[in-house]
Amino acid sequence: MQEYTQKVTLEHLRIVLWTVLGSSVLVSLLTSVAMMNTTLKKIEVYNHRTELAHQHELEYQRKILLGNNGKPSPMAAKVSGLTPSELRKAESAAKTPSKPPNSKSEPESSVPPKSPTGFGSSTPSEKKGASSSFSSSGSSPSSPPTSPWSSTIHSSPPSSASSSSTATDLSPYKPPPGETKEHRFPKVIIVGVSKCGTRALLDYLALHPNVIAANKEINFFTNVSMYNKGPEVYKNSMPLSYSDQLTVEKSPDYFECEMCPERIIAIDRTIKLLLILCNPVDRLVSQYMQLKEKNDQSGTHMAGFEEWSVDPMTNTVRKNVASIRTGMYDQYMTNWFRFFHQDKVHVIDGATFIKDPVGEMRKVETFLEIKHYLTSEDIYYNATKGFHCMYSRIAKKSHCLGPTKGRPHIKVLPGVYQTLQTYYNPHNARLKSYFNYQMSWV
Ligand SMILES: Nc1ncnc2c1ncn2[C@@H]1O[C@H](COP(=O)(O)OS(=O)(=O)O)[C@@H](OP(=O)(O)O)[C@H]1O
Repeated sequence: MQEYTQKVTLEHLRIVLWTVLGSSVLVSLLTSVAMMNTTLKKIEVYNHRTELAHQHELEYQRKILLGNNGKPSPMAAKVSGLTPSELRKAESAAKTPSKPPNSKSEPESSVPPKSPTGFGSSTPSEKKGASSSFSSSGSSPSSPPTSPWSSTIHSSPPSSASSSSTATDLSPYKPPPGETKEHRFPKVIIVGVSKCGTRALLDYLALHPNVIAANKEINFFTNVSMYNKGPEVYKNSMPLSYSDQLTVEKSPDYFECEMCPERIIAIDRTIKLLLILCNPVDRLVSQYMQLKEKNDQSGTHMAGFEEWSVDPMTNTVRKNVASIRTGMYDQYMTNWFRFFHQDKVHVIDGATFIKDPVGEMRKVETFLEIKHYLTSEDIYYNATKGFHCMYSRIAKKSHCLGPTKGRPHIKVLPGVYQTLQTYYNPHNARLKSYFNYQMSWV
């Protein structure tokens, strides 16, 4: 009997042991499967990201080597260090059907029309006196009572509208029914270049009923303390808008900021960029005029432009002057195109923009997929100002940029101008050979 009891106890023990062992094996099996699943998912995400980065890099390399027309340039051969046969290979790869540079890879729905917006005012980089100013060209009951527009420059807009295209749509904006305005992230950012017409571009855009423009330069992505507070701060710095409105901000300081492209794309990968480029020597003169004015106001002496920009002893460009580096556009653009496909970036020729703003704004409207609205009624030449001014058809007011925009420039000694021009020449040449942008001033 005792032997029997011992046998049963042993048998029970064995069963218990096997059960414990079995369940722990089962538990560890299940845990392993779960861990494997997580790892597989991680690998999948990683592969997807790597693939995207790889595609992006390939596309970038293709552009660097071949330009958008798919033809290898002499510059491409130099910078790439590739043999002729390697370049030919890259060329034939580029000929295989791929997206044309300005094709819309991700069509976005066209933004319906909306209400008028405020116009730009003074900004950190524009400093005092740079604010836009409006003058009433006719009293209208529809003029907003809280208009920020003051009358410093009187200029009369053309009496009749002359639409540059029959496709121009002047229909009034109706907000989506039942909606209230909210702060929204921008869909468009003017990222530079400072002193090339960024304010005029923003103010012209603000005339469009489909656009809401942030008056101030927000500089969210370059302001560390603001950036560290998170994206909600950025959103809340934007003007109120309806869901079908296109919010635009301009902060030309972004152009030279290495982290900005990555930071911007992390907020919204569908965001579009506007970049206005002008002759870097003229840009430098414009920047100098601004600095000189500031120094004069504070009683600080500033060297003449020639001495400030070129060392008279060696006749070499002062490369360490930050404003001189700004004009090396190709270097900064290389960084932007590491993160942004060229479809998402519209580059404007600053010189053409001054001469024919209506024509350039039409291209901007097409790029932003908003209706063709702006005509020479909205943007017209003002002989007193020597630049184009604006007329808001909705507010029935005209507006020129303030006195710090369109300042008279000093006459630069031809030799110094030439030294600077020669310095920038290779950088200017790369705008075409690397990125396929033909500027009128190159
Ligand atoms: N319509 C109109 N009115 C006045 N000025 C105009 C206009 N369109 C383009 N421009 C050119 O814009 C230059 C100023 O550039 P930005 O607005 O980018 O300057 S800033 O970076 O915001 O300070 C400004 O430079 P300056 O002439 O040196 O003042 C102009 O060349």
